[in-house]
Amino acid sequence: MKIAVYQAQQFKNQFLNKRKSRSQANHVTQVAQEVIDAVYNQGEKALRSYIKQFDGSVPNELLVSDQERERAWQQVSERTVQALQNAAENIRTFHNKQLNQSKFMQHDEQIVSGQLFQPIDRVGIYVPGGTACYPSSVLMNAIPAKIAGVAEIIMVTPARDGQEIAPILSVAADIAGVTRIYKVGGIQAIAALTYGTESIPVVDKIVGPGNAYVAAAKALVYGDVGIDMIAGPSEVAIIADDSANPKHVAADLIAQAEHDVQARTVLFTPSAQLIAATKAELATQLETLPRTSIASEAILTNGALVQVSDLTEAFDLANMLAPEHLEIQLDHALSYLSHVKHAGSVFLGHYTPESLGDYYAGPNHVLPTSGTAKFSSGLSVDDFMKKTTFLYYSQQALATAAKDIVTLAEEEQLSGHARAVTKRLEVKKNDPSG
Ligand SMILES: NC(=O)c1ccc[n+]([C@@H]2O[C@H](COP(=O)([O-])OP(=O)(O)OC[C@H]3O[C@@H](n4cnc5c(N)ncnc54)[C@H](O)[C@@H]3O)[C@@H](O)[C@H]2O)c1
Ligand SMILES: N[C@H](CO)Cc1c[nH]c[nH+]1
Ligand SMILES: [Zn+2]
Repeated sequence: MKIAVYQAQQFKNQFLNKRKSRSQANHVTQVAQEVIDAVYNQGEKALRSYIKQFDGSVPNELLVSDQERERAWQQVSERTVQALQNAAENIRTFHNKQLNQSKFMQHDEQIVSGQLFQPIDRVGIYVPGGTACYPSSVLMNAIPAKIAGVAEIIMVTPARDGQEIAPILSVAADIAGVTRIYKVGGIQAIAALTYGTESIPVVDKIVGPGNAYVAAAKALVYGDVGIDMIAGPSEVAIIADDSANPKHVAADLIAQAEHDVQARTVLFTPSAQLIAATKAELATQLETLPRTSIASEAILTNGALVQVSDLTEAFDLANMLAPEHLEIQLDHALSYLSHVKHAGSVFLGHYTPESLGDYYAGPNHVLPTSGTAKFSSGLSVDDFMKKTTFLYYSQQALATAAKDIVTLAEEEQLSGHARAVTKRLEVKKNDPSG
């Protein structure tokens, strides 16, 4: 298999610094802008016309009916329902610990300040559904929203055959507490949630991963609606040495490569032997993979096996890449956690495949991609809350602070601000309006 093998410097020059072709990025953004403008201007008519254009056919009703949601439970096996419920329980337990309470700071009897933590009223969750079906993404998006106390969770996902969504998505939505589900995906779904159409309500914030079109659309509507982050095509980087099993390394690279032809998969290792063995394993395992064409294309175009001089260099390069997922397949893996500066989520040791996090263990799988882990974090309960600060001063406390405020207001030549303080202090102490 012709997967690219790099030395560290080559990796920096040819992979790390290789930006997506501007023309490709521009094209996606241009398509996204056209679709968004049309949905903004023409609403439902444009929405349906783009569903037809990009997904083949348009469902008669975009809203998943109560009957469809009930029927879905008969169509999913007990085993699968149990697995969803177990995963949901783990995800709930992990995210419950993220819940922040409002903070009240009583400085003394004269001054109170603090922060009110309140849920967002209505959020839209995007559940990808172009080439695969992601009930796990339903749980990962909706459970933290529910824990935050969001009143309405509106889910969008493309219909499989132009009419129905997979029953497992509906069951996962019920388990996670989704209010309504609409059968629409892609750019048009993001536009509809932002500006509303006859059938789809406006939301306050849109969260969730998607392909490059979905990611571009989210970036474009940001400001008119809140967004979580740009979670695009999946990525994994693995740091390993001779203690790692090449079968496991190859399996984990393939696991993310099978998501999307644009998925990025990178191995950093000081071991030439591990590189050779992983290369051979990739070829063998890809032969029998049902999604081999997607995974092979991803590995050939966006994959890299990088020979580093030592583990320090491996961590340096991984931090520069800031991958969505970082696996540390080393002995005593926990002791390397402090070497990680930039990554969406870290998987430590020889028995912690990323699939554990993708489906089940508790941490969220909606994570920053394309290097954005340098400044952003995975989806959490906080993404569904907003913080309002508040302040109370008594008359006496204001009088104590007045001199400083007036000085600063005068420095800014904003005498109106100064007067807003001094006018209050002219009021007699026993005046009830004071
Ligand atoms: N980061 C995460 O947490 C996470 C989780 C799951 C999946 N993913 C990623 O989500 C993505 C899912 O992608 P997907 O395609 O399967 O599903 P998707 O739902 O993101 O995209 C499908 C939609 O894209 C639109 N589309 C497709 N081709 C188009 C074109 N040429 N022009 C305009 N619109 C077009 C269609 O409307 C279609 O409904 C993958 O990249 C996967 O790696 C990420
Ligand atoms: N690896 C994906 C995030 O990049 C999440 C996922 C969902 N299902 C399987 N995997
Ligand atoms: Zn995955």
